[in-house]
Amino acid sequence: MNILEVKNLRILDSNTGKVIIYNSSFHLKQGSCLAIVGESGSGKSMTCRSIMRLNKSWLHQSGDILFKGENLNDLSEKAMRKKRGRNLCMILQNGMSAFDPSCVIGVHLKETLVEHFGWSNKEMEEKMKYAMESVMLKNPIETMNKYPHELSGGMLQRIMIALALVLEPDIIIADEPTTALDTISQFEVVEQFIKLRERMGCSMIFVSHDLGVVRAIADEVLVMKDGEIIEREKSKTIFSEPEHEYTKHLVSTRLALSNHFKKIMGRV
Ligand SMILES: Nc1ncnc2c1ncn2[C@@H]1O[C@H](COP(=O)(O)OP(=O)(O)OP(=O)(O)O)[C@@H](O)[C@H]1O
Repeated sequence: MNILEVKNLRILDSNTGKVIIYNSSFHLKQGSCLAIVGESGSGKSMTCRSIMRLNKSWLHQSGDILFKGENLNDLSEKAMRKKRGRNLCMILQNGMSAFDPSCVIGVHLKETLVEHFGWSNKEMEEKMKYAMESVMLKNPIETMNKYPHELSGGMLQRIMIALALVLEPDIIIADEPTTALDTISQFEVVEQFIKLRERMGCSMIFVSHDLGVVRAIADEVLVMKDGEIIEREKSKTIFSEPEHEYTKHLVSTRLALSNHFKKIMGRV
C-alpha cells in the first residue's frame, strides 16, 4: 500500500516565472524508506517542503499530494498544521535552525507535544526522557534545560529523532539530516534513523548527498536533476546497475567520496 502518492507536482516561482519542479510523480510505500538524491539545486528540498506545504508563499505548487488518499494540496493551513508533527514530521539538516534559540529545548519540545496530545507536563517530560535515553542521550532532564547553542549538532539531531519517537508520525521526512555533522556523529545519527524505522515501522523520505548513507538506510532511490526525476530504482539496483548517465556519474563519484563512511560502518 502507498501511504503517500505525489502526482504531477509542479512548483513555479511566481516572482521570476521560473519552473523549479516540472512534473514530479512518485510514491512512498507504507513502512519503506525512499531516498532522494541529486546535486545541489536539483529540487530535493523543494519537493520535501511541498509535501509539508512549507514552501514560501511565492512558490506556487500544483498537482496532488495524496496522504492516505487525502489531498494535502487541498487542505487549509489550519488543517495542515494538525498534520505536521503528528502525521508528517520533518527533520532538517541543521538542528539549530529547528529549535527556537531563545528558549530551552524542553520548552520547545513541550510546545510541540501540547499541539497534538492532551498530556500533562509530567507525562510529556517522562515520554521525552524515555525517548531521549533510547537515542543514547545521557542526562535527558539536564539536556532539556539547555539552550540549542549549548548542544552539538549531533545532539540536536538526536533530540529531533527522540521527538519523532514520541510523536510517532506516519511519515518522517529527513532533509540532509547528517550533512552538517562530522563523520562519527553521521554514523551515530544514521544508526538512530535505522533504529527509529525498526521500532516504529514508519515510512521515511530521506534526502542525502551521501550515497554511502543512502545505501545504509533506503529501500528505493529517486534521482533528481534540474527539477525532474530522472530515475527510480530499488536501492540495491541503483548502485549495481545505474541506468541513466547522470546516475552512473553520481554513483561513481559519490561512492568514492563516501568510502570513509562505509569504513566506519564496517561495510568495506
Ligand atoms: N525560497 C526560494 N525561492 C525561490 N527559489 C528557490 C527558493 N529556495 C530554493 N530555490 C531554488 O529552487 C531550486 C531547487 O532548490 P532546492 O533547495 O530544492 O535544491 P536541493 O536539491 O535541495 O539542493 P541542496 O542539496 O543544495 O539542498 C534551486 O534552483 C534554488 O535556487
